[in-house]
Amino acid sequence: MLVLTQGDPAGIGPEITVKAWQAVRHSGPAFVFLGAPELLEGAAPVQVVSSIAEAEAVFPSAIPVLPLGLAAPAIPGTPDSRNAPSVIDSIAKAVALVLDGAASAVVTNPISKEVVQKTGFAHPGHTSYLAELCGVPGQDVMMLAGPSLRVVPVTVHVALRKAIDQLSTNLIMQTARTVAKGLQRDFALSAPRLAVAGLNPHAGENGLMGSEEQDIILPAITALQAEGMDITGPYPPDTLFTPQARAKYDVALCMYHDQGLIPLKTLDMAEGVNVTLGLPIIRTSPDHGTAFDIAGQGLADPSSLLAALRLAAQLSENRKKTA
Ligand SMILES: NC(=O)c1ccc[n+]([C@@H]2O[C@H](COP(=O)([O-])OP(=O)(O)OC[C@H]3O[C@@H](n4cnc5c(N)ncnc54)[C@H](O)[C@@H]3O)[C@@H](O)[C@H]2O)c1
Ligand SMILES: N[C@H](C(=O)O)[C@H](O)COP(=O)(O)O
Repeated sequence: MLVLTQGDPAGIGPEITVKAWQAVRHSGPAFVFLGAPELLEGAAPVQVVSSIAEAEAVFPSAIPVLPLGLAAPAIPGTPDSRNAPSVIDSIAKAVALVLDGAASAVVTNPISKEVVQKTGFAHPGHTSYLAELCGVPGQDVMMLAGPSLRVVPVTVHVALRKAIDQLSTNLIMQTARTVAKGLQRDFALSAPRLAVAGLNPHAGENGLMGSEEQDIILPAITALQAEGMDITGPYPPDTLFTPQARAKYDVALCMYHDQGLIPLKTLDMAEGVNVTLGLPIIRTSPDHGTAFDIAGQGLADPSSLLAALRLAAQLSENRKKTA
């Protein structure tokens, strides 16, 4: 049984939860929604439950809900930081259920970073918070996985100027090791092929346009190759995502958030899934956010949440086999 977090109650999470349940209520994967039941009531049959076991029996006929309360009424498209505690509580309780073995994986509905950070939430988003909850702070890696491409940004939710300053040989090495282990353990890739993007145009053209490739990136690749990892690069970023290039690797390590997420969401927005590597639990999420601009209008596409649910179930099975 998967546990699906509430996400921001003013976002499209409730809508895509209902649409996803309608799509998989008979086929699975089954999930329990950990959030305010009123977010779903009226759009689908809802059954408040008190345990995962109870949720299993209910799923084909109603959305099982482990209930949380909201501090303020949820108004689609109008986020309210008074509800941030319920957003955060849902994540924490979902992780606890998986750590306790009661649920098999966490799938998170989108949250608004801005809304939760207004309440002093110390993390840029789910990913580092999940690592803290799991007792592995700093070990988390964000991967976006779609049918055409997998990307991992080495620097993530920071301003681009800061991202370039954050780049280091050690950070690239730590990230690559976590990625290789995660692909072996959870994606059943015994010898994952990692391709590393350069930072500068033409990957710096031998120092003509920047020296990060020579000073930071290549030393990481060389050291990891010496450890036996199948890792190559740094490649000119503008040709790293062509069909021909993508056929030669299993994941692209990118130097900053949008260097990887633009091609991923361009190619696979509907099927893309955010997977957190480096955790003792499985966690996936849709690749998109709260979509406040369309919340409550019946326009939200549940495809990425469906892909996240299905991938979480698959990864959970894979992890059991490799455990
Ligand atoms: N996994 C997550 O929790 C997550 C991911 C990305 C962004 N966010 C957060 O979401 C908030 C909004 O971020 P944003 O506007 O940059 O990105 P967004 O993904 O919420 O929206 C970008 C555009 O894509 C559209 N869109 C997104 N998902 C859609 C769907 N399922 N169906 C139809 N259209 C969809 C939106 O309507 C919008 O026009 C921010 O606070 C951000 O931090 C959260
Ligand atoms: N995958 C999203 C993106 O970067 O576009 C999201 O922000 C991820 O953040 P968290 O899963 O850490 O909330």
